[in-house]
Amino acid sequence: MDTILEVKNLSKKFGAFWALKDVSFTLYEGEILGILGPNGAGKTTLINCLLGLVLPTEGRINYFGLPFPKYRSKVLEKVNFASNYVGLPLSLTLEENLLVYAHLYRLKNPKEKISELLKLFGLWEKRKLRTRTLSSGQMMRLCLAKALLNEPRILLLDEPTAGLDPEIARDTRSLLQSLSHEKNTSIIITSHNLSEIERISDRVLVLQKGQVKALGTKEELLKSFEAKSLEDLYFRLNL
Ligand SMILES: Nc1ncnc2c1ncn2[C@@H]1O[C@H](COP(=O)(O)OP(=O)(O)OP(=O)(O)O)[C@@H](O)[C@H]1O
Repeated sequence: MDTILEVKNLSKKFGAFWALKDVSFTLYEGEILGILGPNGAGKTTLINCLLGLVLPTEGRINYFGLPFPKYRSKVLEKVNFASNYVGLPLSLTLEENLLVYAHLYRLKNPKEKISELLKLFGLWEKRKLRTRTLSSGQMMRLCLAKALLNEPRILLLDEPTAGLDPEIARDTRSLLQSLSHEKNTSIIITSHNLSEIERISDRVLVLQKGQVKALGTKEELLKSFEAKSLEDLYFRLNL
C-alpha cells in the first residue's frame, strides 16, 4: 500500500503542557484511520497540526512525500477538512457557500459539482435557503459537501457524525466508505463513538494524554490487548 501521509515524532507544547508527545503514524492510500481518545487526548490538536493551523513544537509531517507546512498550498489542494464545530457563513445560501469554496478551489465546473454534492447529501431542495435555517445535521452535511468539492485525496474529519441522527450518520458512514473503497480517498476520522470507529475504520489509533497508546487493525489491537471489543480495549487502557 502506498503511503500518502507520514507523521513522525510529532509533539505540541502549549506553555508547559504537552498536548501531543511523540506521535508517529502512517496513512495509506484509500484507508480509513480512526482516531479514538477521551476528551483532551489531543485529537483536535493533531488535526489542527495536519491542517497547518497549529505549528508543531517538534516532529515532521510529510504529505505525498512533501514536507508540511513548507508545501502547504500545494498539499492543501488535495486535502480537505470537515467538523461539527466549524460552520459556514450563515447569511449565504447553501449554493452560495459552496460556490465561494468552489472558486477558492478553482474548480472548472463548479455548478455541476455543487449540484452533484447537494443531491448526494439530500440538500438539493434547500439550495436557495440561507445556511442559518439548517439544523446541525444538515449543517454537517453541508460541511461534508464543501469538503468534497475539490475531490480531496485525503479527508480529515473531526467528529463528523456528532449531532447527526442515526440514519444520516449511517448514510454518512457508508458514503465515507465508498469514497475510500471506490475513489481511493484516504480518511482520518476522530470520534468518541467506539462502535462507529469499529465499523468504519481499517486501522485505529488510540490517543491518550497526547501519546499513541495503540495503533493497528481492529483484529491486531484486540489480539495484542487480549480484548473482546474496542470498548473492552478502551476501558483496559483506562481511557
Ligand atoms: N490553544 C491551546 N492552548 C492551551 N491548551 C490547549 C490549546 N488547545 C488545546 N489545548 C489543550 O490540549 C489538550 C488537548 O486538546 P484537544 O482539543 O486536542 O483534545 P481532544 O482530544 O480533541 O478533546 P475533545 O474530545 O474534548 O475534543 C487539552 O488539555 C486542551 O486543553
